[in-house]
Amino acid sequence: MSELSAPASSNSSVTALPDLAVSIRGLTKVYGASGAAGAKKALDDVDLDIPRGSLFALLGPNGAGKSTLINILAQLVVKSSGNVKIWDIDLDRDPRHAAAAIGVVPQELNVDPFFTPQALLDLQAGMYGVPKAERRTKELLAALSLSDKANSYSRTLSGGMRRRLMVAKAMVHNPPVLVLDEPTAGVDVELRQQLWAYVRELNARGVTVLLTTHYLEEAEELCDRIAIINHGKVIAHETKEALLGRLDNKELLITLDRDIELSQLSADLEKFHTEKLSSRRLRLRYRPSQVMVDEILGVLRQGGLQIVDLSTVETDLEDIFLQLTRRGAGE
Ligand SMILES: Nc1ncnc2c1ncn2[C@@H]1O[C@H](COP(=O)(O)OP(=O)(O)OP(=O)(O)O)[C@@H](O)[C@H]1O
Repeated sequence: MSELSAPASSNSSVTALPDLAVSIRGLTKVYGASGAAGAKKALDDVDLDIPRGSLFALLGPNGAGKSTLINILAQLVVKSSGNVKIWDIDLDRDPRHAAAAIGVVPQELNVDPFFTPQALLDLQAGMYGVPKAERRTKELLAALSLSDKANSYSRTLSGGMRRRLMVAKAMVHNPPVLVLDEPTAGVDVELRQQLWAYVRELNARGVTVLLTTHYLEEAEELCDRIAIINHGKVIAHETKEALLGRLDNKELLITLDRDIELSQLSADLEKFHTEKLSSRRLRLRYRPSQVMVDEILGVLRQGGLQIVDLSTVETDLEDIFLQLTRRGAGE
């Protein structure tokens, strides 16, 4: 991939960079009643801070309010109340500069079939008032592996190429914040890896990235911060590690040197909810914040048991997501 220049916001003309790339306070969106459907509160008093430089995932089940939030940032949906700042620019006071600070890749691949990628990017740059001399059309096409398609009609592009073209389109004005709405929905594994690599590269160069995803794996693999939204409310908002640490549950899988019955084990092991998986294999559950693995191993050794092998199993995001969203639903 060719080099992209740093985002405009990080050039020397800007002295102080904001700590927060996006700051949202009390954001509420009520869609008006239409026909038989009553009014719908899609966002309910949402506070969200996206630190500059982060790779931030917004997770949530269908209908949670993710697209509404992103569309408010992109100024495609008008909020009902609350405050939004992008790159420290208030959306209400200065919508034009707020728009210049953000690039949004929508979920739908709306590419005009009769434009070439080059023409499309030029047009988009023109819409943002990027002077011809400062346009980075070629550079963006190269960065997204589209150089050889620069002059082909967009209708001849594959789905993956269109998706990459949408990312290029969102970056024409070199925004410091890039938002991707479900970037890899319906995308094959190879393209997903390519997109992840590009997103990581942009982030490494200082672009703050916000993505919505249904793929927990994507958030876990790619992002350093995660917020979970459900029924229009943010129900978790922290670093990935903190979120993963939340359940404070780990499993220890142990293989012993000989067959054993649970009844032969020391009573001290009861508190670890010990289960027998096979004649020599045990599973123990513990809270890493309260118990060191060494303590468990000590109890086993005191019982005269030799450990041939052991492994620990972390809680993954899927568990946390299910637990939090169920709790949010009042279950
Ligand atoms: N234009 C609209 N008019 C009325 N209700 C809407 C409108 N757009 C969204 N909603 C409702 O607002 C809620 C939040 O929708 P939103 O699309 O923001 O959720 P989402 O988390 O992005 O879901 P998905 O992952 O399915 O895209 C849903 O109940 C949805 O039906």
